[in-house]
Amino acid sequence: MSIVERLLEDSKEIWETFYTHPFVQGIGSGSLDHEKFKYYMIQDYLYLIDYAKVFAVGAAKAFDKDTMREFSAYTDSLMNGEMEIHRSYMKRLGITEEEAEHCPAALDNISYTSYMLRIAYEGGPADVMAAILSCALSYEEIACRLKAQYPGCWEHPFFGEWVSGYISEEYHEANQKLIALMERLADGFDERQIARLSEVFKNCSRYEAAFWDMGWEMKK
Ligand SMILES: Cc1ncc(CN)c(N)n1
Repeated sequence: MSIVERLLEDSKEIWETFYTHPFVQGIGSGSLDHEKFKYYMIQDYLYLIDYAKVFAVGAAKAFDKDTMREFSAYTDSLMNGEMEIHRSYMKRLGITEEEAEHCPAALDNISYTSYMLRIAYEGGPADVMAAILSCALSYEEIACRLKAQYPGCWEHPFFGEWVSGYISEEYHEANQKLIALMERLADGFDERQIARLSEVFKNCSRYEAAFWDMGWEMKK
C-alpha cells in the first residue's frame, strides 16, 4: 500500500460523511440555498489565501530545489487558478474581492487554517504535504461522485462551474503531482512517521467535515 493509499484508508469513514453531507448534496441536486453558497464561497476564498501560505511554508521547508519549485508553483496556481472560480462566483453574487477579504472568518475556518499552518511551521516538508492533501484530494473525489450521482450537475447554470472546476483534467493532474510529491517526501519513512502523517491527514479531514457543517449552518 502506498503512503497516500494508507492516509486515505485511515480516514475513509470521515470521507464517507462528505459525500452525503446536505451542503454537498445540495450542490449536486442544484437545490442548495444560494445564500448558504455565498457564505461558503466567501469563507472558502479566505481559506484559500491561508491555504496558499501553507504551500509557501512548504517551499521554505523544502530540502531541494525541485520540491521548492513544486510548492511555489502550487501557491501560484491556487492564487491564479482555483481562486478564479471564487472570483467568478463572487462577481455573480455581487461581492468584490475587497468586501470578501473584510468579512470575518468563521471560527471553524480559522481553526482549520491555523492547524495547517502550525503543522507546516513545526514540521518538515512531508508534514506540510500531509496537511495539504485532504483539502486537495477530497474536492476532486466529491465532485466526481456528484457527477456520477447527478450526471448533469456539471452543466447546472449556477453550481455547474464549481463541479466543473473540481472534475477538470487540470485539477486532476495537479492532484496527481501532489500525490507523487507526498510519496517522494515520505519515502523510507518508518511506521511511527507514517502514523504521524496519517494523524495530520485525519485531523484535516475532520476539519473538512467541519467546514461543510459551517457552510450548511452559516456558522460564524
Ligand atoms: C475548505 C476547502 N477544502 C478543499 C478545497 C479544495 N481545494 C477548498 N477549496 N476548500
